[in-house]
Amino acid sequence: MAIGNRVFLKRELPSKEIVEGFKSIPTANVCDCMNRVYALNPEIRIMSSSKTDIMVGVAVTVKARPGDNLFIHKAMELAGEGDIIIVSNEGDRSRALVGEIMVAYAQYTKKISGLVFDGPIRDIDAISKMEIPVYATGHTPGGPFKEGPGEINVPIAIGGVPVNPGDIILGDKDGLIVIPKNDAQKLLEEAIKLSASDSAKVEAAKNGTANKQWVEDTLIKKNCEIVEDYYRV
Ligand SMILES: O=C([O-])CC(=O)C(=O)O
Ligand SMILES: [Mg+2]
Repeated sequence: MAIGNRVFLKRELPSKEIVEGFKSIPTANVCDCMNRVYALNPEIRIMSSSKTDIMVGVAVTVKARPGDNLFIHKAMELAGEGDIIIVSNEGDRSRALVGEIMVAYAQYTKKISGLVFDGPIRDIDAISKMEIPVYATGHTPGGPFKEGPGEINVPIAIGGVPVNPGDIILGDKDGLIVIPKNDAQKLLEEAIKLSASDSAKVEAAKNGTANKQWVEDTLIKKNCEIVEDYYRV
């Protein structure tokens, strides 16, 4: 087997209804339903002028050779509407993985739903004005090599989180989370409930009816000492 140099053409996909269901739920709410884990490191942040408040799609994973975009080009051939290309770059920050030409191709020709890179991009002046959601760690004029090897649609790690092909990727202005596809249905039901309860808390925070008793209760439970005095040096 050509481990490290192979392309899997098939992915197990979650149902369209489940994927679409996440479209109106903030990443923070969904993340809370996963015990507050599965959020990518905030170093990976939005670079374009995405018009969609919430980006949602299904992962086409790329394990790139650091600083090399041959397999990203190939992933763009395989991906289309509803897909998000998500790329592990083994932490390399020296070379841009894509630029204006590739991002324009992804947006206009392939209608890909989003691009996520564990590394920098370039041609930021143009990409910062484009509508396709593009998440990356920064930008540099340094260009990518096009040699491989690499892998497509294998498990990857990005921003401290594992991603399998077909997992749901959710992004908004806060950042990105990964929703494991086999947990997606149950999670969607929980996230809808949590989102409604969060909205009620925001309302209470605004109209003066917030109940903060839990703070006192937790401090007592944690044996916190409350001192009726100044801090003296
Ligand atoms: O040269 C490259 O591979 C990336 C690039 O700048 C572009 O897509 O515009
Ligand atoms: Mg360019």
